[in-house]
Amino acid sequence: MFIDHIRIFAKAGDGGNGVVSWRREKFVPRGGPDGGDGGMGGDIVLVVDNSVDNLRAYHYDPKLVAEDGKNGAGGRKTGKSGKRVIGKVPPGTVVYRSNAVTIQEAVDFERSDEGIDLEPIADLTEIGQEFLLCKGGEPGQGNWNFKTATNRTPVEHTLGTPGDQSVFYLELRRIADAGLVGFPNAGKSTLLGKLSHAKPKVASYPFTTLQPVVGVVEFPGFRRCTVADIPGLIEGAHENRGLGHEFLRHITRCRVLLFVIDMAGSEGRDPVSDLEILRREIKEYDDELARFPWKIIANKMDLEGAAENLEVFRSRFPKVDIIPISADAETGLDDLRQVLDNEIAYRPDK
Ligand SMILES: Nc1nc2c(ncn2[C@@H]2O[C@H](COP(=O)(O)OP(=O)(O)OP(=O)(O)O)[C@@H](O)[C@H]2O)c(=O)[nH]1
Repeated sequence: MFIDHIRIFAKAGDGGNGVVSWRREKFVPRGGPDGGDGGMGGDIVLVVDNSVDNLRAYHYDPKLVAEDGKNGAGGRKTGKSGKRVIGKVPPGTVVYRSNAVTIQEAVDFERSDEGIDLEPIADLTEIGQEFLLCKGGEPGQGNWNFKTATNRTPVEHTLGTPGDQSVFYLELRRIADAGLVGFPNAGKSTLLGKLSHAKPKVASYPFTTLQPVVGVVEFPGFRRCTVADIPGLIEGAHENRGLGHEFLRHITRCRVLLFVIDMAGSEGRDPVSDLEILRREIKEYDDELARFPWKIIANKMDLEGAAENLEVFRSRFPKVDIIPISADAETGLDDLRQVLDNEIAYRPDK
């Protein structure tokens, strides 16, 4: 199961209370104040961890709750601090804080006409990066802290403050190094299956790819890159037609976009206008996404008419990198691998 957005409840520990206590010694009927401070409440911290690639763990347990700090004790003993809780997230996780403090409140807001307010508060991309999601409560002070020259028997003490608590939404944006972008039936699933060890489902009708399939493409010397096939983009996607926004949200976290174009123009399609529509959808959704590096995979070169169409296409887009292939007949795949290796492969030694 690939979970890429989720609602979680997080609560940091409350600070422990400071206490009132008096030193008891032989022959000292009422010793000085010795009530200790409380302990810090435990923080909730998100940490970017490469060993997780989606948010599935939170699907099963959508709660992060840290320990409260313990109360202080006599003998100026400070209460134990609450342990912090670490939530692992994959690189590419965007964190939003909502205006709800309980899950029930969040659900009610979501269903209301105004909807829920979400404020993006972190964009976690670097492995090892830490983000303080909820700060633990401050400890209260024990009465020994309040002793002064004029007040030797203070009964003042303070209570710990509550830890932060809120409902957050986590969204995973990074899917893969390269994202295959194309209309349904352009041949993305077929291509990914041939390039990688993923076993994508292939069918001859639109919208069969229900979730992103990520394949790992391996090169000699342990170099590798990941390629994602996401449900086909259709015209009007930026207006959230079809699976539009789902799709576009996924590809914002690919480093390179590979436009898979059916160069044979099957089913009455026109390769030139296919690319123009795809580029336009992406630009209208997000200007920044339109500036991502991109290349063209000219697929179905085994079919009649593809070669002629490719000539027209090249003259229309003379500056764009075009890699002609046939995913079905497995031609041109070595050239494509070479491009992936040169431009995006992850090198463990780098
Ligand atoms: N002749 C030919 N047919 C191909 C080639 N690549 C894919 N096809 C066929 O095109 C059809 C669609 O291929 P898919 O790989 O399912 O296309 P897709 O882009 O993943 O489609 P969605 O999953 O709907 O987004 C299938 O019948 C494939 O066999 C090719 O290079 N040549």
